[in-house]
Amino acid sequence: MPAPRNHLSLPAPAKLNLMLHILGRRPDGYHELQTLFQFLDHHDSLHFSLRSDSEIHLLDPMPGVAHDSNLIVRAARLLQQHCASTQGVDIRIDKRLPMGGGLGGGSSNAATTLVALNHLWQCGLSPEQLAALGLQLGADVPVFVHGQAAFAEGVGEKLTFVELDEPWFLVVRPDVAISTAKIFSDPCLTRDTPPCKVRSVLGQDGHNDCQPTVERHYPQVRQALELLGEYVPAKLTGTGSCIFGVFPNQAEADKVAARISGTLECFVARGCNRSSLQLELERQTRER
Ligand SMILES: C[C@@](CO)(OP(=O)(O)O)[C@H](O)COP(=O)(O)OP(=O)(O)OC[C@H]1O[C@@H](n2ccc(N)nc2=O)[C@H](O)[C@@H]1O
Ligand SMILES: Nc1ncnc2c1ncn2[C@@H]1O[C@H](COP(=O)(O)OP(=O)(O)O)[C@@H](O)[C@H]1O
Repeated sequence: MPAPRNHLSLPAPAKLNLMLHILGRRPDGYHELQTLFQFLDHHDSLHFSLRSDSEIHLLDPMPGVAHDSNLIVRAARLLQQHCASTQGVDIRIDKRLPMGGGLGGGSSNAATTLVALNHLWQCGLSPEQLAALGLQLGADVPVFVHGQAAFAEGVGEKLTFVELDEPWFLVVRPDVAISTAKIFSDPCLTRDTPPCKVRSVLGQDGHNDCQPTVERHYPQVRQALELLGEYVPAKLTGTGSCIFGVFPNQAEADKVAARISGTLECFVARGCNRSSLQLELERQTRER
């Protein structure tokens, strides 16, 4: 971890769910999952500056998200309260990840905020403590705090870290934002996939139990799957709306991107077992 200072800039990377199985529903309504998380080298950038008072300000508003319900602000308040810190912060964000795209941008923003402020405010929490705190904000926050590709179980918080191939992905963003809660509350969602062992998932092409429900509700996603599917097997990440295809190298991914970018928003990114947040923290530590 870098030494304390007044400003810190850190990335908040995207994730893909390479497979996502729904095993059942808990009494509290949350779903028991098995999913494989890998990060992308495509990210938002967050900039943190200590304030002289104890206020928390996000200076870049996000369309459709009220300041106080933004996961960045909620993460900062949660940590401030948990550590009884009297320090405040101004936060800026360069937002690149689409909202409601299944790339985990909100959870990643929250995780980067917890990690950054733990350092700036010198709270001294361990990654495990930050992940447990982050779970209160979203099921995906813990994997972003740890920043290591993982097989996740429970609601996404029981993590087995894994080493996967790091191929190139073409990620396509249909023109729609999808609410995670809406997909998980659909009565037709498959909720009875039998549990599997982590080793049976690695190296296999697992499926996403949310995909049929998402395709039924959102023709834009079905059409995008059909279009990308003309070139490469295409799959949904999380509860969507983004879909992805896997390529052995960047040139192959770029070629298909060039073909479909006139019709649909898309980007090419590398799969990463260590997140850009972890790599940047290590880089800053080495430099200081
Ligand atoms: C499905 C996944 C897969 O990675 O990703 P996204 O598509 O949202 O990125 C995640 O588990 C989403 O995690 P996250 O986006 O943090 O979800 P949360 O804010 O905790 O939950 C949003 C809502 O989804 C439902 N939910 C979420 C997770 C889960 N395991 N079971 C659920 O039933 C709940 O109704 C909850 O109110
Ligand atoms: N900092 C944030 N970035 C993105 N979304 C946020 C943020 N804070 C709150 N949200 C809310 O969370 C929802 C889910 O966002 P996001 O994490 O980007 O998508 P997904 O869960 O599909 O990966 C958004 O539609 C938005 O209403």
